[in-house]
Amino acid sequence: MSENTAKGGVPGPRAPLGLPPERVAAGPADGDDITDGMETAYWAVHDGASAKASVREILAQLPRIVRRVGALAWQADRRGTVAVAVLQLASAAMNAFGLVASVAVLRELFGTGPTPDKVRAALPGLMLVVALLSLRAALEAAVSTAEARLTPKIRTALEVEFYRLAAHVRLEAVDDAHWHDDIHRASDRGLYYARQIVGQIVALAAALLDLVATAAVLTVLHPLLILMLPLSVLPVGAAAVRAARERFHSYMRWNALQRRVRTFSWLLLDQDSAAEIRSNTTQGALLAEHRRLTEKIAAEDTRLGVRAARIHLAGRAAGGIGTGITYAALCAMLIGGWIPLAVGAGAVLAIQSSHRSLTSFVNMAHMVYEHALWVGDLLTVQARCRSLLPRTGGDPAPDRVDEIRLDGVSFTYPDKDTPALDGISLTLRAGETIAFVGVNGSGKSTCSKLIAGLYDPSAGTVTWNGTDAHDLDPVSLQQRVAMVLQDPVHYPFTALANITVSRGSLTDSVPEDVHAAATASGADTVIGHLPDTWETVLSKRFAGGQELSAGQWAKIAVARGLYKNAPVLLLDEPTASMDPRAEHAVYQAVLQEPRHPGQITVLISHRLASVADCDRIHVFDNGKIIESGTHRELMDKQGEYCQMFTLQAAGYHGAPTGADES
Ligand SMILES: Nc1ncnc2c1ncn2[C@@H]1O[C@H](COP(=O)(O)OP(=O)(O)OP(=O)(O)O)[C@@H](O)[C@H]1O
Repeated sequence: MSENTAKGGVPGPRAPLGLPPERVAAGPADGDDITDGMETAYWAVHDGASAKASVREILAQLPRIVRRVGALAWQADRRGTVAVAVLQLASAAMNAFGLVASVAVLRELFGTGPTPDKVRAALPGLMLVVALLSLRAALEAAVSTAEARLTPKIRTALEVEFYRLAAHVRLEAVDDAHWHDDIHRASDRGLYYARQIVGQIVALAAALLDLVATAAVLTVLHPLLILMLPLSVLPVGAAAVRAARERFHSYMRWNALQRRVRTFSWLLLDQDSAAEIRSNTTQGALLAEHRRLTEKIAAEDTRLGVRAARIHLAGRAAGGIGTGITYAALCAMLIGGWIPLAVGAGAVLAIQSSHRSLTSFVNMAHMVYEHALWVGDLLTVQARCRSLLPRTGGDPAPDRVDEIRLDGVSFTYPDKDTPALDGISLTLRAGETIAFVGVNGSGKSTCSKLIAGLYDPSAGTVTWNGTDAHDLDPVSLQQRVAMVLQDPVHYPFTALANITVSRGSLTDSVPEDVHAAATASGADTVIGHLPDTWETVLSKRFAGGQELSAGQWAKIAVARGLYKNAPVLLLDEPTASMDPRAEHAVYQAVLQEPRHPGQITVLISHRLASVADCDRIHVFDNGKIIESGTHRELMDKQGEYCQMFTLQAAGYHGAPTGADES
């Protein structure tokens, strides 16, 4: 073995480590760097995209975005989608009719004759304007109602599908850091913006339709008036684009810093860090850094506020000039007698309405463009997850498992160069208890995960009753395996649900079976001491919830594994955190009284005394099995197992061993 490589493939120290520096910055240097030196994180890749894209790019993408979101809406609720579209069109039409009716009223009012007669003549038109405006308000409310029904359906459909896919991808995918980036970005951002994007597209469509309606009204009033529309709206549009971009740029800078603050806030608030930050009195250091960052955010807020005020002033000035030119042109047309006064007044109304629509259109187009990137990202991640799902089909795994055989099985994790398992061959037979022992990182857990069908071997075969596991339906195979891990999931559910979840239910149980599993694992005494026994919620994050110790959680996890009542039981160091008596009881229960007839039990443990009674013991080292046999055979062999066993036994007797001399 080389000097730099410790046993079990774990690299040893390379060179003596030098002293650390006396002082380092808590975070990247103070100063102008509002991002605090953070790189663009995976969840921020599209932030500010609309500020970087040209107006033409944004406009070119909008039809595609609308089609894509429309398709999502159509899938989620056809009637709702039609309702939103029709109501929105009707609302825009009301706006146009309202404008036309207003011009008719103005015509009456600006006509010749005594004022009372003109007002009387204008009254029906006025009532029509009021009716149209009321109808528009009612239609807008109807759009909001239809949208409120449609939007949650889209989000729910996307969310349900997203979590279904993410929870089912093959285990190798979950080991991949890029997949984690993708999945967190999609859930942080994609799902969040999916909720908003329908409303934003509706607002965008409303603004566009209003703009078109206004343009149509202006054309009807006098074809020349349409030429004046760009004159008046383009400066307003330019100012709106500028302001929107500035806001996005600032948001990007602010967002990077905000992420860093959140990390510190979480450390200060979270239950997991609570005990340590108090006992090590780290609060002061964390609070100082938190304060430094929040002060930076405050400074950025002020900078943004001042800048926004300036941009709005510049926008208003630009818009004012455009409006001034428009009104001057309007006056010229009135003086030249090209249009009557009433039409001029109507044109003013229409131009003001188009200003509002355009500003809203620009703001919405920016948002829709950027948010659509996130929703598109979510859809891409979903497609990627679909390609990572386990294969489907194949024969169902057998109900009675007589034999599982591994033949020359090798496995390399996707991000690794060296195999975690290297040509493993072993046989597990019904009714047997097999132990895997060996140094850390030698491949025991990986081997159990291959047996459980969680990974496919890179080479060699795993067969169940003679059938290649690759030809069996993966879901049915996993149903035949119960696995208990050293760090079990602490489900924040009731104690009962923590056990019944292994049969796929949080609510329904077979009481006798649950009781038997809890008794065998020792979880019965844990649950018996809880305030609401079976119904106590096992999480302090919920009112009335209780927290368990690591050993108590281990007993619950073993009960969960036993309750599954599967023909194959894999116990991967489940008793490491249990007290010796509890551990002994669990092994007695598992080894002497298996729940399932003919159950195959695999036990992974570093406490060799616990596995001495197993039918066969396989000793792993560096991805290979270096020794196999019963405890007696292995002790007689005087090999690796014998050395490890003697070393542990000596620890208990306090006797010198000589084992470390070898
Ligand atoms: N998810 C993973 N991705 C990449 N490499 C992994 C992964 N899990 C384990 N490994 C590597 O595979 C090798 C075998 O690990 P494994 O967990 O199977 O060992 P083990 O014998 O169960 O160790 P321990 O006794 O510490 O639980 C180790 O080098 C480990 O670093």
